Amino acid sequence: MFNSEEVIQWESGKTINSIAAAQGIRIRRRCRPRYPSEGSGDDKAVPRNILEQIVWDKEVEVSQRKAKKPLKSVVESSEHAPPARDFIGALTAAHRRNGVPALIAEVKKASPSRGVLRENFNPVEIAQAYEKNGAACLSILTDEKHFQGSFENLETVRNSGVQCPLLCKEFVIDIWQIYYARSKGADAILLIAAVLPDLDMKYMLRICKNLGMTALIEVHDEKELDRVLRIDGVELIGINNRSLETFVVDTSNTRMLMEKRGDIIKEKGILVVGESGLFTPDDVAYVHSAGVSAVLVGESLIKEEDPGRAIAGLFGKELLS
Ligand SMILES: O=C(O)c1ccccc1NCC(=O)[C@H](O)[C@H](O)COP(=O)(O)O
Repeated sequence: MFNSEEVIQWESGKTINSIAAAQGIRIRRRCRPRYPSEGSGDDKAVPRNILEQIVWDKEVEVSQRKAKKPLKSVVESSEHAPPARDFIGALTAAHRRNGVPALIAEVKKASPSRGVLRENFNPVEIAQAYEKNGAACLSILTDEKHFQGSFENLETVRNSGVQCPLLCKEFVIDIWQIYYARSKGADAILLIAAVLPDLDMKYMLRICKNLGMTALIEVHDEKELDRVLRIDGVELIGINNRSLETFVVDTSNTRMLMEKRGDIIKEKGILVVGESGLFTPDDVAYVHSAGVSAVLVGESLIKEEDPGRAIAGLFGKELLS
């Protein structure tokens, strides 16, 4: 187990190889996205796609946040948070109960591909409506610059009486964000394979487990899925139908990857979430037949006048909660 002192040592650059060796992993100095200009000395490089832009902006944001609230303090705050809720347990129970994929309903005001999705945006009202209408878990966007989300939204929803486990939908590049999410009440956090090198992913996965949190590990293509399937301890994988580089959404992506790797996923007992671009009961049935146990849905619910009632429309029936 890592304790807070060990995490601080890691962050401050003092190696903790003995601890890492005992856990069978190698530790890098810190998590860092790959910059196209890295090593070239070119400080005028432009991001190649939106994902890279988000990650570059995140570097700046996280370093500013850390200057205000250092890691040590965030780790301490996370230790005072109430225990994390069982995200995977909630998905599994809802899937069994309803016979359709469990719903992770997304509280998202805007996105880079779609702009503002909902002007009249009250995160607590939306979260309560989702829960009342059968969502098993909720996904709360916390990125401010590109999604108009916030950690305040996460915290307010957590403190509003909503019982569903909460996913912090963030672009994680640094362990600081995981502790911060936990301190604000997150039960699960998104780790994106396209953003994180394997060693960082492994280290972050351990941190999530130590905190009692679930890591939803997101992949988009076969290469990413194969990388993730080689990592020990992965329990929940999200297959995103949206390319975060081109914005192209194709629900057959879930089916294609499940056809290729469904056997090994099943053998390892990993739960799969189909993410993005689900607008009709046929879309939900299509990814369900591909083998997913849960779906992550944002746009098709949040754009409706009554996002809670829209759930029954999406599933073709009311969900029991
Ligand atoms: O949605 C975007 O434009 C986007 C751009 C860059 C990175 C991530 C992005 N979205 C995250 C998601 O994939 C979705 O919020 C989530 O899967 C729900 O999708 P949807 O039901 O299509 O809103």
